[in-house]
Amino acid sequence: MKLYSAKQIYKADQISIKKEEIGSNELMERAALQLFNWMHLRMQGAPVKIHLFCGIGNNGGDGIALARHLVDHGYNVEVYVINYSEKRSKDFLINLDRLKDRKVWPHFMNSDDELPEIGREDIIVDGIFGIGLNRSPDAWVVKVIQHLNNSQAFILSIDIPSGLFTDQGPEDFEAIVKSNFVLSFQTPKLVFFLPETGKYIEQWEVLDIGLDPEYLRVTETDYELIGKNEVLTMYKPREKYGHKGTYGHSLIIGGSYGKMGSVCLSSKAALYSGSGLVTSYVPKIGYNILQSSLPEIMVLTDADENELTDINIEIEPTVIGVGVGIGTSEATVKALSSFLKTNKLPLVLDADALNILSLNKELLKNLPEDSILTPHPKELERLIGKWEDDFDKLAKVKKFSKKHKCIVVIKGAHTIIVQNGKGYVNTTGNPGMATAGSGDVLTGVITGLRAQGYPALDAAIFGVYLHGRAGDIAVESTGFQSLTASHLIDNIAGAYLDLFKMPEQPVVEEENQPS
Ligand SMILES: NC(=O)C1=CN([C@@H]2O[C@H](COP(=O)(O)OP(=O)(O)OC[C@H]3O[C@@H](n4cnc5c(N)ncnc54)[C@H](OP(=O)(O)O)[C@@H]3O)[C@@H](O)[C@H]2O)[C@@H](O)CC1
Ligand SMILES: Nc1ncnc2c1ncn2[C@@H]1O[C@H](COP(=O)(O)OP(=O)(O)O)[C@@H](O)[C@H]1O
Ligand SMILES: [K+]
Repeated sequence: MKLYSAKQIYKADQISIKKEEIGSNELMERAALQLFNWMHLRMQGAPVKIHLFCGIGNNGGDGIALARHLVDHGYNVEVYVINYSEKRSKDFLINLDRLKDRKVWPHFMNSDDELPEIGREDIIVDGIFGIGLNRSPDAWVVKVIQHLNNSQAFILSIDIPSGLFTDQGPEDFEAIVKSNFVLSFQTPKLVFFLPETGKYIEQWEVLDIGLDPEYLRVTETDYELIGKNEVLTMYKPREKYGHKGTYGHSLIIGGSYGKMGSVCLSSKAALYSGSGLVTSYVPKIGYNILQSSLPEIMVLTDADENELTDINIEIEPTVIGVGVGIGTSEATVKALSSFLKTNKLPLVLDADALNILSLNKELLKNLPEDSILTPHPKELERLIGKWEDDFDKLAKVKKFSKKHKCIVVIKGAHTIIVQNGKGYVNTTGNPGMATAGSGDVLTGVITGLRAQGYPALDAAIFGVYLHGRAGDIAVESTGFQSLTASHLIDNIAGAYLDLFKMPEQPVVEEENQPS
């Protein structure tokens, strides 16, 4: 699913109005009706108090139009207009008049007005600012927002939590509505998925207001949301006459004394993701560990007992996953450096391989094109330096990816895969995965996919999706706290099978069934 920018949404809005020969207030009416239907379906006329806080732009206009529908259906509403500017939008004014026609008089709130009482059982509709926010709100508006956040009432935001910019990081974190549910028009916004701003959104849903499908289809976006539909098109079915050679040979290079578990996890994950063959290259200390814990894989050893000192491979794997558990000793840095200088095979780099690259940036030029780097936030900071906010981070990663012709997997709650100027935002995974070794599993999954012939970008996107989905399936039986990296491997199978599960069908009444 494409994630459109505010500019693109405004453009879609203009094109739709022109093509359909409708007034802009008609689009607002569609939006308000969708909002109303969503609420009505869930509330079924319940007499709960609904406080609608509306700005003076079109986001506020949506709120005012929604208030009219709620009033028409007998709901218990109180409307507040947050008068933060004299420049009321045309469609806001049209809808304000329509509301007044029903003898509903909003409270017009200015800077020194008292804040209304809100019960914890009440519902708040947040329509103060939408995608038109372009500067930090005034101090008194921030106070209103804080008042909503402190009320403990359920907050439903229209389009975007008020106070969040659509395409840049926040300036004032106090000025953002903490939304329980966001009903976002046509497209979710990128900020819903970034660590600094995502925490302001508990849940979201998209409402289709019928913006021009042609424009939406042809418009390229900087970010895409990755769900099942997107990865299904990447999936490579197994061939009837395929043999283990068809599905590639993964080599996992890693480990040091006390850190052999990481290589076990990566190697096993490569195998479970479908790699035809898997070999691990480890210090001698790892030989018995790997041979006895993973009978399906082959093991090659370094000359040294405890750490990697000379990466000397006498096999020709399809792809190499390197870095888990290797440490950063002088001997290992030397070994990795000389390996990178001669290696031409596709690479997945993780953990200390990334830390070594950060300390020896000249090595980056030796990475084969389309190498996949999988840093967690600390490793990423070592690679690209500190960032000001999530948008600055994304800009820096894009620049890095372009410069070094590589793919960067920014791991996190919503992992983002970046290649050149484009980012792919993952939707699977859960906080149970914040556990030792889960990154090692991801390295193995991506390496295993690459071995099977998935192009680098697909391997990264699909791998991150499968890894997260495995976590989501696992957590159903383990709970968040007891989920371990091994559970992720156990559920890779489930993640594959889930790709082709049909959504549950509605129950058909007996009399309608064919005899
Ligand atoms: N596009 C679509 O498809 C549809 C969109 N719809 C809805 O429209 C919403 C966007 O509406 P919008 O453009 O009127 O902007 P909105 O967010 O209401 O802000 C109002 C104005 O406030 C101003 N302003 C900005 N920051 C400020 C600040 N800190 N303090 C004070 N003032 C500030 C700024 O004006 P300025 O003063 O800069 O001229 C801005 O224009 C969108 O989120 C959705 O809900 C639907 O109706 C249907 C179809
Ligand atoms: N809150 C979360 N929600 C979803 N996924 C998460 C969350 N926390 C961590 N993860 C995932 O778990 C993995 C952790 O990787 P990493 O930090 O490298 O772990 P390790 O070094 O222990 O192997 C990443 O793939 C990350 O996206
Ligand atoms: K809003």
